[in-house]
Amino acid sequence: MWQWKLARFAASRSRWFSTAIPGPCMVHKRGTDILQDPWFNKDTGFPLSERDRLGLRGLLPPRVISFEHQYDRFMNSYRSLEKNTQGQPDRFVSLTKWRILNRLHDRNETLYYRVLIDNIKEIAPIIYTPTVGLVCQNYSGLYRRPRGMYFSAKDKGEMMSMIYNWPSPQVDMIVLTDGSRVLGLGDLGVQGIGIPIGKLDMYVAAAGINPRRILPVMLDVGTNNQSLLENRLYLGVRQPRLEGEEYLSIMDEFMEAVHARWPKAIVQFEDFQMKWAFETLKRYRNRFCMFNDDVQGAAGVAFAGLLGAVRAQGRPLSDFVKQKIVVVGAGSAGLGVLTKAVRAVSKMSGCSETAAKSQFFLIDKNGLVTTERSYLDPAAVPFAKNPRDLEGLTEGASITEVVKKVKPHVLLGLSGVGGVFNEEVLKAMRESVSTKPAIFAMSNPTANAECTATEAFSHAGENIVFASGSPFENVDLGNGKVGHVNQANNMYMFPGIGLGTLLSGARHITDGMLQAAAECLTSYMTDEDIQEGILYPSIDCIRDVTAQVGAAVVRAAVAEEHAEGRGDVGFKELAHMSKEDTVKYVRGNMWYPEYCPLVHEKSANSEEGKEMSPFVAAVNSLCNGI
Ligand SMILES: NC(=O)c1ccc[n+]([C@@H]2O[C@H](COP(=O)([O-])OP(=O)(O)OC[C@H]3O[C@@H](n4cnc5c(N)ncnc54)[C@H](O)[C@@H]3O)[C@@H](O)[C@H]2O)c1
Ligand SMILES: O=C(O)C[C@H](O)C(=O)O
Ligand SMILES: [Mg+2]
Repeated sequence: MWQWKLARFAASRSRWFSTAIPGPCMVHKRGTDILQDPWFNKDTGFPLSERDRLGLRGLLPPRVISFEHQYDRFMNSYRSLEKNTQGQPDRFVSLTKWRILNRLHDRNETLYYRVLIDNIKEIAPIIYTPTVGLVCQNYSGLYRRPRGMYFSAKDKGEMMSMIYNWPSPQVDMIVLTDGSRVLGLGDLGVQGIGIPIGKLDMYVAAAGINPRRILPVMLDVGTNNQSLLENRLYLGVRQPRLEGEEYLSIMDEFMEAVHARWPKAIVQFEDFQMKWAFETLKRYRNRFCMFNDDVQGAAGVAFAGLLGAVRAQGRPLSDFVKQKIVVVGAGSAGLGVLTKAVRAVSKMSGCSETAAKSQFFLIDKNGLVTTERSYLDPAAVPFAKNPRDLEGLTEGASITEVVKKVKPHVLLGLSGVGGVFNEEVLKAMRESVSTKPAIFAMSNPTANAECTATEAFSHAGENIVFASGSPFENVDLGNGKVGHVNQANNMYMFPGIGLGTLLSGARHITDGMLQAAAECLTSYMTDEDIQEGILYPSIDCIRDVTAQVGAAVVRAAVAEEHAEGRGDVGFKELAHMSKEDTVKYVRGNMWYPEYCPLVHEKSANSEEGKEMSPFVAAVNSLCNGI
């Protein structure tokens, strides 16, 4: 029985439903309303039958252009834009590309997502990090059309009704920000909406989440960014950020409103300043289906990289317990990574978490974190070193001092500060006890990376393994040798976490599900790749990575008995699936952009003379509307 269901779902790679409930592909709009709806619009691609039935005749040039032809046409203009902007500053070129993509997104979602999926390596840096950072910094000026929802401090008491203003009846995936820590760019207030939009584009591209079922959300509780408050164009609420109970009551109201309308929607918290990242995670994780990408997604991707760094040295994974790791940045991401790594060491070696911490060193803006600090954020306290155990290092020691003394296997940056891995620090990594020292400059966007790829290979040596949060080109080391650049970005985690959770039907995202996602990413790489310094897959494979990660999450949810299933595929069916079947099931539920008929099959006969009156067609469409 379940095999049959699996086959049916695998076959349902339909345009309309991926995470999908089969249904009629109909539209309840007509004429210009269709052309102005990016979800239904096919531009010149509407076949004559649809032009007839949907009141489009005369509203479009007469020739029908195929989807492939439209795609080529767009890519040609994208390429000529590239040619025409040659030699211009990078920032200008990237924003120009973002604009042309954004216009396509506003006009024709099907074509937009096909362009994105088929050119993911080239286009991700425009719609995601690093360009998305630039877009957020300039959002008020760039703004043309709304996308997503905005809930502001002024909407208190209204959110339960506001949530019903969203036109799509079903939402599966929400990415939420308050714009308080956008990448490494600080507080950008309402302009942070660019981040949920970019993350959800990755959900569609990588996880095949149906774009009709995504919702980017900005919770605008004010901003403490003075220059934004003084900017005439600023589109957000002009007030300092709400704090304390006021902040939490807005957040509670939003979460309850979402849950009331879409009880199984997953909410990904993104780019919150640390105090709210941790507080909201604690507050909601057992009440709602949510996770924090900067804490938990970053932890997963870094964990996979740390294990990759062990393998790169030709050592067994069990050697992870002996690795000395310096983490620079004691924020939501750095502490998330440390928490996960310490837990893993404790589990692998059977020692207590306190003992497992001995090999980790934490540095923040005031230097090495020790118990001698007069004030320490409670979240960092567990990782503070006792100066007695430091053999010469003292409270506040610099990164160079720590690296020189510890000679770590791994130097990992999540500080948000560009260039903190300076020449001196990188040269100190030459003394690492590892045969393949690992340098992870994970901060975003590019200018905030702790070092560039070229700096890392030229100062720390050619035998390092290198990863960065934003993309860099591979480095030419001369004599045909290449310094491989990995992208250690949570994009390898969150799409699979979201899709797997959705298909499992779990009501919460557990540590076990997150651990399964991270382990899956770790095992994705072959020993040959790792030997060449390739710790993460190419972004070109992100859909496949996501299918595997998603399946691992489903299986973990089943193993923990949290899975409830989705649609026809319940817990029992999921539990009977082999690993391969689960991957197939996940893959089969990924949406893929293709034009879908907008009128009933019967109406296709219109070209053969069996035309239904436009009125009947409209009534039919209305009755069957999604
Ligand atoms: N690659 C990824 O997948 C990924 C995931 C999450 C976050 N990030 C990036 O990590 C960075 C930090 O994010 P966060 O949420 O932890 O931010 P955060 O603001 O919570 O933490 C930043 C931390 O860096 C420390 N710091 C600041 N200046 C420093 C300096 N000069 N030297 C050492 N430490 C310094 C601060 O004291 C703080 O502990 C951002 O740039 C973000 O884009 C990357
Ligand atoms: O957005 C990214 O590219 C990764 C991460 O979530 C970040 O905040 O930097
Ligand atoms: Mg983030």
